[in-house]
Amino acid sequence: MIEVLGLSKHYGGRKAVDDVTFTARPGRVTGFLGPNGAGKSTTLRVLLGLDAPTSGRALVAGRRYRDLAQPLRTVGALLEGAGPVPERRAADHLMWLARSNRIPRRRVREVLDLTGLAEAARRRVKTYSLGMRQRLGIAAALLGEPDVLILDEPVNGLDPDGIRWVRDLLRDHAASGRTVLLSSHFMAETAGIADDVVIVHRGRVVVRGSLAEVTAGHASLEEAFFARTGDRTGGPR
Ligand SMILES: Nc1ncnc2c1ncn2[C@@H]1O[C@H](COP(=O)(O)OP(=O)(O)OP(=O)(O)O)[C@@H](O)[C@H]1O
Repeated sequence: MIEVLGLSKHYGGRKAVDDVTFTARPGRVTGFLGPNGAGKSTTLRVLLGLDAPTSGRALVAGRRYRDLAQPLRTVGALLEGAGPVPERRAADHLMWLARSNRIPRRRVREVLDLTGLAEAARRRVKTYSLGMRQRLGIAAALLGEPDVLILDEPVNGLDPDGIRWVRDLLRDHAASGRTVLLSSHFMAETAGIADDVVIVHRGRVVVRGSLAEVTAGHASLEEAFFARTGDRTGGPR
């Protein structure tokens, strides 16, 4: 379960996140959507303890991230730009993460198999394609067998097979009663994965609910977004 309650984050005079409230429930994939600059990454950074809120709360499994005893076992995350040191070998990176979170070594082999990286595990990360880096990020997120997954643009750089693989992975994770929060600015792609959606625009939630509720009366999720914001540019403010 993820609970974001009246969350605000201001940078100087700029309200990057402005009184955002939503819940991502177990057994569901929740799409966290909005155009560039809407405040998605800022919200995820606060959820993951990388930034302090100006006000409000962001809880994972009922606690602030920094109060979790073994964070990787509770929440696995993929954040843009938060990859390993390029000189590192993928297997060493995962082994280091496992050791520092008391995760058994065998789990490293499992996530490498799960993400299709077993054969490339001894290669340095700097030789990886964008898609392979995404897979490695997802491997790291899965390492602690967490109840909660938080993924920022997980299909970025993946080919159609890779996109389908991520979709199945996230659906399976939710089907086993766990929580998935999937952040993206790709409305159409996310509509194919999510059960629930939360759409943010200029730091505020413009709509949230089940995919069916939000899209009711609109041709697509994108149209539902445009209808509520009047913003057809999709660009940052
Ligand atoms: N460290 C920071 N200092 C100042 N402003 C920031 C900082 N981080 C984010 N912002 C601003 O906050 C707003 C929200 O940014 P954020 O990165 O959260 O949006 P986003 O929805 O994740 O966008 P994208 O899809 O492009 O990643 C933007 O206007 C951004 O410029």
